[in-house]
Amino acid sequence: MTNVSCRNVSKKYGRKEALHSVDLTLPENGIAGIIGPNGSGKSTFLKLISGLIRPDSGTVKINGTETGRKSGSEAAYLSEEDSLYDFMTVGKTIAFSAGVYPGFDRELAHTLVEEMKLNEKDKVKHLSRGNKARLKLAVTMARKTPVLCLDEPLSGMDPLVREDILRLIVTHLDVEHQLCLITSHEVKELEPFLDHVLIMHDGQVVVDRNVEELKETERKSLIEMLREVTG
Ligand SMILES: Nc1ncnc2c1ncn2[C@@H]1O[C@H](COP(=O)(O)OP(=O)(O)OP(=O)(O)O)[C@@H](O)[C@H]1O
Repeated sequence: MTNVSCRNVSKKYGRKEALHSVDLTLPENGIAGIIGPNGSGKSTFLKLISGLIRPDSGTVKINGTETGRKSGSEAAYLSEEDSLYDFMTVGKTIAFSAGVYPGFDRELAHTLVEEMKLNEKDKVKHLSRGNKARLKLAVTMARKTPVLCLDEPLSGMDPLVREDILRLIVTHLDVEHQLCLITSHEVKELEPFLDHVLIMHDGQVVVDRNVEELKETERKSLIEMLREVTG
């Protein structure tokens, strides 16, 4: 079980306030979707949890320790941007990642790329966009951190790749012990996979609910909820 808490967290970029006094405790495990309009603060929220950026005020803690440069073994961040080296092969990418991340599970990484039908001898620069996204996911999941922060893993992918990526996450996530946070605008596709949902609007978390409970009490789809609270 993982305890992630945010206490009055605010973050500005220049004069722009990207997060405003976010105060919550995240679920201990399972898959949580973070949805919201463009610019609502989703990426900023994930970067703060992964310790890639620091809040201007407030605290983010994972299992009681403030996140920061040293929290890499607690939370992994999958960036929407290209984070692979083009000149490496798939196999070299795994070996390189094993050298960079303590606790990296090489065996899991090899299993994942095999399941993804990637050839370990292929150079990253020759992979299709979908296969690059798969490789990024394999490397992130093989870190086996208690918290996985996946920032737009479905963005720009065709429907079959999106479905495959969601399937891989569900199959290989240790749902009893890991918490996976996913941001996406593909709300309809994401909804069936979610245990929990956070809806963000203007730098605040305006909905923080268990998805089952939400379905029973509100009888609305997440898209409808999103429209209602951000419209
Ligand atoms: N490095 C930065 N410098 C300046 N402003 C930034 C920076 N990163 C984010 N912002 C601004 O902070 C706000 C929140 O951005 P963030 O990327 O967290 O939102 P988001 O919900 O992830 O958006 P999207 O859905 O478009 O990816 C936006 O207004 C954005 O323009």
